Amino acid sequence: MSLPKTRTGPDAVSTGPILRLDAVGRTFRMGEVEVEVLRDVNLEIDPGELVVIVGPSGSGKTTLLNLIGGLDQPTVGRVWFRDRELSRCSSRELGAFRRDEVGFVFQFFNLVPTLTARENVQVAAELVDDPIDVDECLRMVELAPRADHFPSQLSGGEQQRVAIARALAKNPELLLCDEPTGALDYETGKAVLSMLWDVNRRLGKTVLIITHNQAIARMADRLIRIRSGRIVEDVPQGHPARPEEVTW
Ligand SMILES: Nc1ncnc2c1ncn2[C@@H]1O[C@H](COP(=O)(O)OP(=O)(O)OP(=O)(O)O)[C@@H](O)[C@H]1O
Repeated sequence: MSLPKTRTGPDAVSTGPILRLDAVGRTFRMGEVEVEVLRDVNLEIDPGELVVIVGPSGSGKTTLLNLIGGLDQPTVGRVWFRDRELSRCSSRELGAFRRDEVGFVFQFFNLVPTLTARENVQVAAELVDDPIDVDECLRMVELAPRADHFPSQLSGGEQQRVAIARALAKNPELLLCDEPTGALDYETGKAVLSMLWDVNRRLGKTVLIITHNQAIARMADRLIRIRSGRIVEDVPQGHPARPEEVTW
């Protein structure tokens, strides 16, 4: 993987956590019923960390990621991205935050089917002032030879690699990944993990992965375990495994 210039990484000017959640809760109202999905979540994530959040289905992982990514607002508590309080942002400000600071990688890729791989990445690059070169991004995920293919002409793993390239093209500080290997077979899933690892270790991006696959947590700098909407474990891992050592 060749290295484009990046505004994050060891040389980045940054102090303190990139993300902070203080006593965050999220409740959904469904008719007369209130469902408390997240409760008293306290969390700090440092720049350049690779964090894996694991928890069973329905434990609140996606809800948490949505709060961190500015897709949703907490019912109580405060969410900070550096010195910006997301929980006080207007929807317009949240939109700008998502556009400029966050790259999203979803389980089912979410590519535009009528655009080629390169065009899917280009659309994201055009959103920001200082994108990473589109072809550079496709080279990073080893898809340059398939740049002119449409999503339907690519395998699931290749589509996910386009999605990673698309997330990277905006040169975001933060990459949020929701079950990035969930729709992939074992070997393809491992290749995608390896790319996320590279994005973190070589480009210095902060990477947050949510998954129900406990094995993926072995490659994390920090493992956070969530159960029934609460963080029940938050432990640094001294010697994270390399993605090729992760098996499940
Ligand atoms: N908009 C909503 N309205 C009502 N309930 C919701 C809403 N969003 C999520 N929930 C509920 O919150 C709980 C947690 O959902 P969430 O998607 O965060 O869990 P998850 O850990 O990501 O699960 P999975 O691994 O299955 O994706 C679930 O019971 C879900 O039904």
